[in-house]
Amino acid sequence: MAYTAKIGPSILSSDLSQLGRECERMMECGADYLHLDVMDGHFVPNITFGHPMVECLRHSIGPDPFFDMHMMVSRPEQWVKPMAAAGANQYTFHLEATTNPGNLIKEIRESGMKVGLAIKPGTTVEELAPWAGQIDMALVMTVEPGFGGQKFMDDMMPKVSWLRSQFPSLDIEVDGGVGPDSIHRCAEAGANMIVSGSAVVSCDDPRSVIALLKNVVSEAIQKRSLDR
Ligand SMILES: O=C(CO)[C@H](O)[C@H](O)COP(=O)(O)O
Ligand SMILES: [Fe+2]
Repeated sequence: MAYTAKIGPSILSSDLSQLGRECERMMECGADYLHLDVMDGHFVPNITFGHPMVECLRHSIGPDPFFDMHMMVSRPEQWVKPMAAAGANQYTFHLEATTNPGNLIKEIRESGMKVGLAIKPGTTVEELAPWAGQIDMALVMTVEPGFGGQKFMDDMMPKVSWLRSQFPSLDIEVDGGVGPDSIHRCAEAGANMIVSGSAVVSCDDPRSVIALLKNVVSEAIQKRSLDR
């Protein structure tokens, strides 16, 4: 069992005028990585930022924080090289946004980034499965992508459980409405990379919430390894 618990705050709900400072604050509070939501107003009905912002963030906060780019964009192929050049570490694209996932996976790897593959709530996990052996991380969306602060979709948990049963060492990420109220469900199902936006960024004590999320997931991983 190679995977470990990792918490990645989504900075979507933070004060975007202070993005660099907000990223640093999350890392100081114990975040393992940063989940950066890129939205193009086409794949999803919202717009955030692109590679120029990522490049500025990388310069401002230094080489260490791991940037997981959640690419909620149509034609994800077009941003692979610019994102790699900007300092992204992982390129997580949506299965629904491309007709040639195999080629895109290859391009991401050749650009030196890790590969994440995301599915929206309406996409089955069986559609992701053929690619699971070629990716570093599977992202199971637990809200319809586009906005932070939505309600966690508990009915996505069977997808996570199935993926964990089929791919015991794959990194599995959940994203959308995840916080202290929903983390137990995610951990039991087998998720190990936890994106949390509003529950972490907008609370009074992000350090405690990050620690709580991490403890719950670490304990579930330990229990799973003892049960095997
Ligand atoms: O991808 C996303 C939305 O499409 C965000 O990462 C996600 O919504 C995180 O925010 P919150 O925890 O507030 O739901
Ligand atoms: Fe996201």
